[in-house]
Amino acid sequence: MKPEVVLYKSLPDELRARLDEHFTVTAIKSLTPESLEEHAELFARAEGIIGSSCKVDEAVLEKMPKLRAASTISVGYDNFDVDAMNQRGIVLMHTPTVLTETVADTMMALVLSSARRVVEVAERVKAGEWQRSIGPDWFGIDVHHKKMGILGMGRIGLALAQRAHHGFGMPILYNARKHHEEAEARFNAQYCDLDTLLQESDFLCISLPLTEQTHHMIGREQLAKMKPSAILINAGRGPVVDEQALIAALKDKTIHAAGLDVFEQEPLPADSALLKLPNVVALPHIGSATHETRYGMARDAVENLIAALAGKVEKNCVNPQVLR
Ligand SMILES: NC(=O)C1=CN([C@@H]2O[C@H](COP(=O)(O)OP(=O)(O)OC[C@H]3O[C@@H](n4cnc5c(N)ncnc54)[C@H](OP(=O)(O)O)[C@@H]3O)[C@@H](O)[C@H]2O)C=CC1
Ligand SMILES: O=CC(=O)O
Repeated sequence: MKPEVVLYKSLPDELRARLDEHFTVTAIKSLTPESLEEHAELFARAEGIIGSSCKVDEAVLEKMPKLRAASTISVGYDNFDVDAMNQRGIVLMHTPTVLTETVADTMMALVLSSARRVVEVAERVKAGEWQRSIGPDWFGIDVHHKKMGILGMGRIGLALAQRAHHGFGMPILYNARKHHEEAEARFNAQYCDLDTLLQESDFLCISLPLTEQTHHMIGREQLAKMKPSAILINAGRGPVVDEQALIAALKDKTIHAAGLDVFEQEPLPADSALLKLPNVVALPHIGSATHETRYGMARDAVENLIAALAGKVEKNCVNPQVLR
């Protein structure tokens, strides 16, 4: 008998067919408490789950006593209670690498659009406000040769550094838990402590995962250390930045602007104060959202689940210790 798998995200037909070759697959809309009640018998039999953007905590895991592997269509895995999965011996698979370059492109788009006010002035053109040669009230600030500070020099941080350094001649500063020789060798990136990063960066670009340590790592105190001309870019996870503190800093011009792909609450509520600020570019969590990359992530997630349930994991595993 094929293992039973719950799919909680739609897949292109050929990837769904690939799953069907290996498993008995049931597709559901999402993993909500209501769906857990509704599909209790299915979850009781499930050996694998695959999808994204749903919380998988102790309460969910309790409903799946036979679960052996979970495959998330994302690199970030803050939706999963990894400690609880470790205790139960459940393998967690994710999709690093395939999305790295696309997310770095998105971050560079946020850098450029917030510095050059691309969204704001394009809206003004559409509104018919371009009626004579533009003046300083339409001007932005330069990106090239400014200092880029990268908080989180992992896969995405490194790809961003490449764009900024080689494409825009930007000196790179960074902070992470450890020094990154590759970034230092390829981009002459300078490691610094968080305070120095805050004080010296013209662009503070956050590509951190959400963990207990990174939650609200950037709050009122940290924003106050930034230059009044600095721009904050966040494409890691929303709760890494204290959003209320950021709103206050943008309103009182503690910092110049922000480019945000992620938020404390997603979707961002339509009445969020962030949306009323002209110095904010807000994107709907599109870091990896190109046709090619989203396909690649789904393909990798499918292969990850096949490998995990066959006991043949070679890569993309968050908790390889459970395999031993
Ligand atoms: N907006 C979007 O659509 C997307 C967002 N993301 C987010 O980006 C995150 C990063 O992805 P990726 O680059 O692949 O991950 P990596 O694991 O390769 O990089 C994470 C980096 O964060 C650093 N870090 C972790 N904890 C701390 C800490 N407490 N203090 C300082 N630095 C820390 C790591 O430091 P060290 O190197 O020293 O270990 C590492 O440099 C994902 O976890 C996800 O949340 C990812 C994809 C798309
Ligand atoms: O936010 C997206 C991810 O892949 O993580």
